[in-house]
Amino acid sequence: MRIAVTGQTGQLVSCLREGAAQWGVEIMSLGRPAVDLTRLETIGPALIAVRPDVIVSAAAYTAVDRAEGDAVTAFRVNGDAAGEIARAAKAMGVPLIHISTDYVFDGIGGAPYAETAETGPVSVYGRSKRAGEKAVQAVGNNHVILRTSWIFSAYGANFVRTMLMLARDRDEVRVVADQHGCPTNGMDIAAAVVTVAHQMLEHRDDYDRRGIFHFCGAGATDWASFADAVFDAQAEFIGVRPRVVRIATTDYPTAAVRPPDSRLDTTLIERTFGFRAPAWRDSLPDVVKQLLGEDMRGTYGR
Ligand SMILES: NC(=O)C1=CN([C@@H]2O[C@H](COP(=O)(O)OP(=O)(O)OC[C@H]3O[C@@H](n4cnc5c(N)ncnc54)[C@H](OP(=O)(O)O)[C@@H]3O)[C@@H](O)[C@H]2O)C=CC1
Ligand SMILES: Cc1cn([C@H]2C[C@H](O)[C@@H](COP(=O)(O)OP(=O)(O)O[C@H]3O[C@@H](C)C(=O)[C@@H](O)[C@H]3O)O2)c(=O)[nH]c1=O
Ligand SMILES: [Mg+2]
Repeated sequence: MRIAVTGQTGQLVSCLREGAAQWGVEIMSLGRPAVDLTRLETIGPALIAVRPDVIVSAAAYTAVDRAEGDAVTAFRVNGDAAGEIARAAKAMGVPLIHISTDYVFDGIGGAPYAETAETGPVSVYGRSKRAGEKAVQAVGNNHVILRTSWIFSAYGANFVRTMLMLARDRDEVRVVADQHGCPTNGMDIAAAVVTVAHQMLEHRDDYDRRGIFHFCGAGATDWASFADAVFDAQAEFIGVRPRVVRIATTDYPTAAVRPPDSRLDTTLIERTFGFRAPAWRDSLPDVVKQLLGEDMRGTYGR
């Protein structure tokens, strides 16, 4: 199976590439400068040239705080480009897996969120991702919209990497303890994407296997407890760790508002596609180890 994926260096596309041989799939990543999601005319021709069996729309404007001051670009990339990718997929007769986020919810009293729950994004990023979902839905129904949350991996920018970087020169890190959600290992969401892709191809006209599905790591947490788990793992490998000071959102001002509780309910994807979301705690130490290894090489040379 040949999968076209948008983005080149992002977490999910990198994880798909890492798992490709093991999962027996070919990953064709499409990124800048050839495919620039702010230039919609670059999208269709590039997708057609690749002749994919399935398209995965993974690239996005993911800088949540920066998006607050750059709404035009965020909506272009997360909203308009999503629609353009869906139109190309439809023209080619190829199923589409579009990746979305827990930040489409307001996080006030609805968690764990089912797919049918009402959305109510509270940030530019969340609103632009919701616009992308609607753009995909407007084109047709040969798609899966996979909402996930709090992705971490050995690649790209993510919370685990940020915490390890802060720990290099601090013995205390202050982290919000009143925002709850579900961390997701990038390799787990990549594996889920491949399984969904296989089943969409195998069951071409099965509309139970189409629509919105939630997938995230098993075991809800909050950002401070997540940081604690990262540093527990760090301590195992290098013997030292900073203290986590649990703070309130009001003590950590950011440009974007984040949902206080965006835990996702993954029952539907488990029932429909027959796989469970693995516990993020089980695989976190391995990612921490990879990131620490990279850091050591960067700091001390090979
Ligand atoms: N990160 C997270 O915690 C979560 C992410 N998601 C969603 O999952 C998907 C994958 O996220 P993740 O892998 O973490 O993303 P990353 O932030 O790691 O990477 C973003 C990717 O988008 C690409 N991109 C951004 N702008 C453009 C553009 N104008 N043209 C072309 N490519 C562009 C980047 O390109 P380049 O390679 O050139 O840098 C990069 O490959 C996204 O749809 C995101 O909204 C959902 C929930 C949680
Ligand atoms: C760096 C740092 C962050 N924080 C807070 C800020 C924020 O409320 C929370 C998480 O910070 P981040 O900016 O890493 O997380 P954020 O970028 O909001 O992560 C989100 O990214 C998008 C793309 C998604 O789709 C979401 O699922 C989610 O993963 O931790 C601290 O309290 N202390 C710190 O030292
Ligand atoms: Mg961020």
